[in-house]
Amino acid sequence: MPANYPIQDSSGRQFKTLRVSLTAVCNMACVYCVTPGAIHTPSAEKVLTVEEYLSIIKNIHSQVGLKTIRLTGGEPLLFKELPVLIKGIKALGITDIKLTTNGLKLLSVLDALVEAGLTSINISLDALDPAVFRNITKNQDLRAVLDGIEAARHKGIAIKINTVVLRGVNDHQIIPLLEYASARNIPIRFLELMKMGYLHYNESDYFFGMDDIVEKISSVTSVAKMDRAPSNTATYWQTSKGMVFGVIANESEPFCSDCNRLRLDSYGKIYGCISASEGIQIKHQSAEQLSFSLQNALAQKQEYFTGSEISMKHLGG
Ligand SMILES: Nc1nc2c(ncn2[C@@H]2O[C@H](COP(=O)(O)OP(=O)(O)OP(=O)(O)O)[C@@H](O)[C@H]2O)c(=O)[nH]1
Ligand SMILES: C[S@@+](CC[C@H](N)C(=O)[O-])C[C@H]1O[C@@H](n2cnc3c(N)ncnc32)[C@H](O)[C@@H]1O
Ligand code: SF4
Ligand code: SF4
Repeated sequence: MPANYPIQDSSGRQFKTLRVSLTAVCNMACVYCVTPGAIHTPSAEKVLTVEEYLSIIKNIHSQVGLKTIRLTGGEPLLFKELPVLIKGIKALGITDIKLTTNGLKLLSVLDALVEAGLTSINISLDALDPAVFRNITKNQDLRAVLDGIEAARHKGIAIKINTVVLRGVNDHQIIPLLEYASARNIPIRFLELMKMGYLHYNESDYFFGMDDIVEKISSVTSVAKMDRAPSNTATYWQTSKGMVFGVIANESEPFCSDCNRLRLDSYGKIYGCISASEGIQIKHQSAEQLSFSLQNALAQKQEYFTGSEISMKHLGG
């Protein structure tokens, strides 16, 4: 480990990826992310401006030597000055700039994002059947997301698909989604449902685990598991039909041992772990104070995923 970045824990974990939530607001209301019937109530805290994001990212970068920034939310494409922010991050010397989006608005902003320096996009897609998609997202437009995926593919930017699997809701979409992704050479990852937000204390009948996912795919093709790459969320499988898929198995096979992720929310709080119960406000901190906060954030890391009452939408899932 480089001596000039001393912020590391006893397991050797450092912060190398910063996940930035650009807003807690979203234009979808996915059943696993938004409390049923909830109306978004804006926080009294002031949301960060582009300048504030850039200043915070610069300060964190100088202390930990970031390799990657992932822009997320809520829905990051609702952040109007996204191209300006991406250009600003690039100017700080961080060139691996990624986005996680629901894809609804992707078609209209894609060119500007790529021109600004975005390097890859993860797009959430839980179903190819429009009725199932509407059921999960609360009536959103599947066609718009598929058009966004096609546009990104033709633009040549690296893309991946994320699918949260819910038993009895969209598990029958696993094979069609795998075939859709494979036909287009897009890596797809299936996500286990996580105990976040309103799901934190609930034993869910909807949980569909890694073994269930692999078993379902094994019924149509034989599969071979690959080693998980260091600090990756997903473990990948190769199928005999030449398809590749990943599983993000927070419950069945946690990947905390080499976790290098730090989160920043849209109010200026950092979280060293997705399972942390509260963030650490760093907006106006000096370098010395920030160093202390980063050490405290690192101490939030877990041995395995435990979840939190904070929703993914707020934390930048
Ligand atoms: N426990 C845990 N899960 C995470 C973390 N980061 C991401 N995930 C899970 O991984 C899912 C997909 O995250 P993405 O935003 O696509 O990012 P990623 O998987 O790190 O993306 P790549 O860099 O492309 O591998 C999230 O929805 C979470 O389920 C993390 O720090 N801890
Ligand atoms: C919180 S969203 C933010 C970015 C963007 N709105 C999107 O949906 O891609 C990031 C990812 O978190 C996933 N997610 C949200 N809540 C989840 C939960 N309870 N369990 C597993 N994944 C979840 C979503 O499916 C999505 O892939
Ligand atoms: S998963 Fe993403 S798209 Fe769905 S409600 Fe949460 S933030 Fe919005
Ligand atoms: S639960 Fe915490 S320590 Fe584990 S991978 Fe997620 S952020 Fe890292």
